[in-house]
Amino acid sequence: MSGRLGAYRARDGSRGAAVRIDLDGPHAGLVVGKRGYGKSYTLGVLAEELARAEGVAPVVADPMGIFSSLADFGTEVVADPAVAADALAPRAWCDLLGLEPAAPEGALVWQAAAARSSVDGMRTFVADADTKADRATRRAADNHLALAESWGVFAPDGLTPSDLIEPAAGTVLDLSGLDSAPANAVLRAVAGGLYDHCVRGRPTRLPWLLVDEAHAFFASEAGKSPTGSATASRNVAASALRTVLTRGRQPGLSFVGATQRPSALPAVAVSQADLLLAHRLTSRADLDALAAARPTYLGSFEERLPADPGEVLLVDDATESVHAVRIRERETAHGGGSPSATGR
Ligand SMILES: Nc1ncnc2c1ncn2[C@@H]1O[C@H](COP(=O)(O)OP(=O)(O)OP(=O)(O)O)[C@@H](O)[C@H]1O
Repeated sequence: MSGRLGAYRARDGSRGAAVRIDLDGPHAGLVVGKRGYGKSYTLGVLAEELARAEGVAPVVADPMGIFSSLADFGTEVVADPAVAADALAPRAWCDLLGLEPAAPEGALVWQAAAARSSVDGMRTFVADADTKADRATRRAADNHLALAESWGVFAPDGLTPSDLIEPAAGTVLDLSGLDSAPANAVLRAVAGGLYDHCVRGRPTRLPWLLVDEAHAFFASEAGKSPTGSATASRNVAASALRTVLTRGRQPGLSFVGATQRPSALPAVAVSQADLLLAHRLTSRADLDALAAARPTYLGSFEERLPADPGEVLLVDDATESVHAVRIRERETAHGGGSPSATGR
């Protein structure tokens, strides 16, 4: 089973035979390139092929809110994704809220997360913890949990891994209305949940987790929202995504991330990728990050990077081949692209 990605591009620019990528086995992929050269578009083409193929389901983390047109293929679009509070481990709760587990309020939040399965339950636990914590500590912990509750991404009947892969054409999680911390919380729960689901048994469909703007979730430094504003919490999705990348393929979970900043990803994200789709990329730091993690990307790789939007250099580990490819056109509408004053 395979998906049509586009067509080979000859050196004179002419179009060659169709390029298909394997969708039968699990993969770890990376789509890189400068802003505006087609990363999200390419991710959308991949999502269309996955939505159409049998036995697999795309789960798209959509921080810019540009993949909802996949609904035309029968993909379920979740406009306000929510997950169960206990899908996050106690440690993740502390990271999410920017609390040190060793500090009094961090320890209290940790205990509450270990003891209760909803934010409401955690807040009750904190309020009742009179013998173990003083008032100031309880108030500080409750303030943090009230903030988390206000994000609206935690619900006892939150999305389960089965919900995500039950629709034959998969699911889009619209994270566009969310700041960095809640978007990270959702992705952490989704990535961790899909991984556990695959490890536990035979999933009805093999999930492919597609993450646009992957640097917003991967960077291990303090959280940055996709728009760049800093937050106190850490990117709690990062550790779950690392697990998916390094161990996901074995139980059947694939991952493809798109980013304009490969240098902001951990080296493992580059070194683990068996499929690289490289659009035009000019930043020295980003080219060096690719080359450092994958010495084979040195030299001619850089010279062969394409110049135009919609073109990629496809590096396929399975066949140990590098191809110049023109990505096909989307069948559903593409929601991205930079705003332009021309023609208004
Ligand atoms: N394969 C393609 N065929 C036709 N047009 C394309 C293709 N790829 C990209 N484009 C055009 O390039 C524009 C920019 O693509 P896209 O929004 O995917 O960029 P991006 O690299 O994801 O940018 P950003 O970093 O801003 O998300 C699209 O709106 C589309 O018009």
